[in-house]
Amino acid sequence: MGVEIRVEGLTKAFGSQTIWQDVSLTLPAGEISVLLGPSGTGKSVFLKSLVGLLKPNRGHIWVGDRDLPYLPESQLYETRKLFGVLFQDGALFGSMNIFDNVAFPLREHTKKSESEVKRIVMEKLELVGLLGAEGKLPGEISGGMKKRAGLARALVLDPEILLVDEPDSGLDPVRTAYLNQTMIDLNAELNQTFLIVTHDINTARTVPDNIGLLFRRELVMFGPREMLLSSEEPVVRQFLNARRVGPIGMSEEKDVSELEAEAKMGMDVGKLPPIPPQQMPTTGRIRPAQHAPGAWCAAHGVTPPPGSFIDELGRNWVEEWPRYVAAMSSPVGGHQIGGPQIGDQQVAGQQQPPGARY
Ligand SMILES: Nc1ncnc2c1ncn2[C@@H]1O[C@H](COP(=O)(O)OP(=O)(O)OP(=O)(O)O)[C@@H](O)[C@H]1O
Repeated sequence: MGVEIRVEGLTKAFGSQTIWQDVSLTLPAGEISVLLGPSGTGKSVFLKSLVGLLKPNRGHIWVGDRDLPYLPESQLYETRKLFGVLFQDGALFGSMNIFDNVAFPLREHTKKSESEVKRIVMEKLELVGLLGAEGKLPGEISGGMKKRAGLARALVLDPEILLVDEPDSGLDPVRTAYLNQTMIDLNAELNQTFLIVTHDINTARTVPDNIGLLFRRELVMFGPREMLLSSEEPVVRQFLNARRVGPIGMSEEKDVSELEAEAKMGMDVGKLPPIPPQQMPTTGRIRPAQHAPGAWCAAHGVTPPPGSFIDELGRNWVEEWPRYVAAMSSPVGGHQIGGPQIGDQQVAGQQQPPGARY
């Protein structure tokens, strides 16, 4: 079971360069959160601060009752064991094969026997779909496989929190989709708290429970996926619509005259596209921390954009959800191929869950 992380008033500067200030957010236990932001806004610096590799200038990072920036070295070392981190480049040792790369943290930080190490490494390689590749060197496998090997290594000490920095960097859209599915399946099985930094808007729109956006040295917004995907805030809309028009310019912020010129020409950040159904685990099971589709909008009286929560088969997942949940929790629900029905359609086994598109 993952743990909650509560960030309060966090500020980080390098010399006179403030990277971000007064950042507050809560990563709910077991939920998947995504952090977005234009290049150079300090997303990687934020991840490194969370895991204690960089010290913030001000503020708090509560992991349970421990305030990470102020822990003595010995306790910091212990608390870091709660985290698994996948860095942008996978950070694999080029001279070690995949098995030894994944085994590295176990051999370094535990006193487990080699047979125990082998059992754990093979279990993690199986989780990320890399069984059979253990004898290969990083230079002999594809970029997607390197990411998955990095993921297996991040998981090997059974962390409660998984931080993933740009899993999609250098990957084609199909491999990105597979890696996203792997992370969703991992979260469904292990229920860790996830924070994923990404530039991929499709990932941000379909994978997480929560989205945050850093811009102009601040956290513009952080909250449930539906909150950001229905937000009227221009920066959020521009970013999540991947538009050129809006407050975000090529080198960060547009000036007033540029914005006035856009307004005069009638250019705006565009209509909100429909909120897509959230991508589900391949089993079709509901993740332990997953929220019902449309729940946030309903609770806050927000009308989602037209066409929201409808999948490519035309099913509206706000309407289907109660039956889906009932079917999945019935004794045969998640186990039997071709078992429970939604309306005239099967929901388990061969039936595609909402958001399953790959
Ligand atoms: N150790 C460091 N010392 C000084 N400046 C740093 C250090 N690490 C990062 N920075 C600066 O902090 C800023 C934010 O960098 P960071 O890598 O966190 O951005 P990012 O949002 O992850 O960017 P991208 O999306 O392009 O990966 C940059 O200006 C970078 O040069």
